[in-house]
Amino acid sequence: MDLFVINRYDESKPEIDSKSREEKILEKLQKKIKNKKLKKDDSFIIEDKNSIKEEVPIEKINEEKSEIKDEENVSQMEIENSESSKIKEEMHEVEQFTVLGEQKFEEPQAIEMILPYWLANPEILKSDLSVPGKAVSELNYINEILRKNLCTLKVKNLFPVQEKLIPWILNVNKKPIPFRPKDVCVSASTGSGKTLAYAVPIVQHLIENKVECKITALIMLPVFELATQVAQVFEKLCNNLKVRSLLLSKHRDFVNEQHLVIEKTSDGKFNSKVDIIISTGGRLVEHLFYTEGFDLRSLKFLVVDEADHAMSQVHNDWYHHLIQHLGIKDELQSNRLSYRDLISLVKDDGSFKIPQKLLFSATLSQDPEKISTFNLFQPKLFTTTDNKEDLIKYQERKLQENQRGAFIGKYTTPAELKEFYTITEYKLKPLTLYALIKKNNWRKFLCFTNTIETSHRLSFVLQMLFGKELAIEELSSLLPVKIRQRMLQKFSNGEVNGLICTDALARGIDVPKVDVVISYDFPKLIKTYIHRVGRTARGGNQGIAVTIIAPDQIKYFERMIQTANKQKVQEIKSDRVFEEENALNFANAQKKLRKALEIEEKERKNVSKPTGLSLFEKLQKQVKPIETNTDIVPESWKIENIKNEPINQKKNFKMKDKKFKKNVSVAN
Ligand SMILES: Nc1ncnc2c1ncn2[C@@H]1O[C@H](COP(=O)(O)OP(=O)(O)OP(=O)(O)O)[C@@H](O)[C@H]1O
Repeated sequence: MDLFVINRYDESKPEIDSKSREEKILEKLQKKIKNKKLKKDDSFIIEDKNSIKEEVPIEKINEEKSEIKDEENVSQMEIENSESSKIKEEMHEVEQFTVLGEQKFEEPQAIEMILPYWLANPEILKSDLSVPGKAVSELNYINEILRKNLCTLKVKNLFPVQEKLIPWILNVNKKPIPFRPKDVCVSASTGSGKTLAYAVPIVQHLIENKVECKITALIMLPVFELATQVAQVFEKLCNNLKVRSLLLSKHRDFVNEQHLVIEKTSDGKFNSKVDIIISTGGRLVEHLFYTEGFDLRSLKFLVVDEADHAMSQVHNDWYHHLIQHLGIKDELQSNRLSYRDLISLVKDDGSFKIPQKLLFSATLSQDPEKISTFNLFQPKLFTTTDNKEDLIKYQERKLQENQRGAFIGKYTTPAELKEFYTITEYKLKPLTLYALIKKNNWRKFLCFTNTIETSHRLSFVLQMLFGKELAIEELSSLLPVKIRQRMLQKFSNGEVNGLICTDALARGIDVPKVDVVISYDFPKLIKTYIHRVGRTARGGNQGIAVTIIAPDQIKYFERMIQTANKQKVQEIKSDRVFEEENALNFANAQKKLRKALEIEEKERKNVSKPTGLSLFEKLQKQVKPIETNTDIVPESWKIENIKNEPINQKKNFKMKDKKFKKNVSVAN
């Protein structure tokens, strides 16, 4: 019985010829290579002399190949090819492993975002302002004087966002403890009336509930101009009412401002003199640190306007200081609180230690990390859209478990806005802009650039081109605040026709009836675009937005427009004949600009020691010789505008805390 078999070398078997074995292998290889080639070369791309790619059918190539190659050559090449393909295969295997030190970057795949439930399921409001909402005169839940004050603001009917939010905010704040009002996020298009949507319920709440003067509402804004604008709205709303609002302003003497906020009684107590504070981050922190008796612990409403801006300002730590001031532990800021925790947040007077947070923006961030900055409590999102596609998406999403993509109405622009773009060469941008303004007879326009330098130069060139026909001014953060305010005022009342500015003005600024917004420089972010174009078509008025783009920017512009789900952006053509006719004027204007800039450069070099002058002041000085010309130049290029400006206002604030303690008035 054979348990196992051992194969031994058998001399009787004929030895296979090693040569014929090699030939067989070679044949096999050749076949394989041919098959592979046939599969690969369905079409073969060759380049001609002019490097234009041409598609040549496979048959033709094979024919050509067979003419050139004899059999020997072919087999030789194929052997080489087989070797190289082997090497390639081996290489491919090696590529499966990460080689340390090798630099190989693969483009990361975009990750689709899954929205949290509250972002994916917003309450959708209409964005069309042409349909009149509820008449203010019929709003029984609003105080009569407040209604009159609304009329002085020319508000007769509510806009959709106001119609929804005013009663909603009032109602949730009427519910008894332990009911805690949800925090609110509002993403509504520019000019849709968000300011009144939070201002009216706050004033009404104070009318109904105010017992003594305490800081009950804090309105936070990113820039001073915006804060001023909102403060004006509150001032008008509070007219003839026992509700006090105050703008905290870094341009006011700090000690004086302290006296406007609080007073010290004869028994050493501090009383608030205001109910509503409107502020920017820096000034609020100054008061939190230096104003004795500045107490925000009775705060009921915290409004963050332009909330996405506040979220992206990582260095902006006002919120952190505010929470510290309120003495709220981190764990109590959580979204899910036990009943006991909730009760621990209730103060003796029956109100909550944490104010209701109301976040407003036209481009609200949906980045979870950013949103978490504000530790929102059971947030509720309100958005506006009339876009049918958006609404269908919304219905579909409701049926899905995982809600993906951007939330509905994220980038809604006003229905009254008409958007255009125009294509021109980089060098010709000022001339194209001039031609567009002239040919379309635009008389009130805002023009956005990406840098202060561009604003400075463009305002000069445009004014040279228009001469006395139009007044062009520049508005940038380099200018002292008083000049900025004056410029805005002049622009508002029509004394200035065109304002050239940077994005410092893009957010929230409300100038009535701007005809056109021009993006002279391509905006880098969709958010910037939305805020820029939102300076026109406000409050239900018609408006036009034009973006000037260079040929190589078209694809970026298209991509940006797609992100915002816009289909109606049309091309507007500039009059090339007009441009040609004015080419000489343009060249002259540029010559003058070069001269002015040369003087500027010289002046900069001359001032080597620190002079206490701001860059703006230096800029003004260099243009002095230009004033002797008969040309009109933008005010920002004249020296007299800055003569009366205090050079460093911050000096006034030194030792303010000590001064305050000494100077605080004693109430009788
Ligand atoms: N109900 C209303 N009726 C008429 N005009 C209104 C009404 N509500 C607001 N307005 C006006 O509409 C303009 C835009 O309002 P507002 O500045 O509040 O817009 P916004 O939504 O805050 O815009 P942005 O996002 O650009 O800051 C203002 O001039 C305001 O006075």
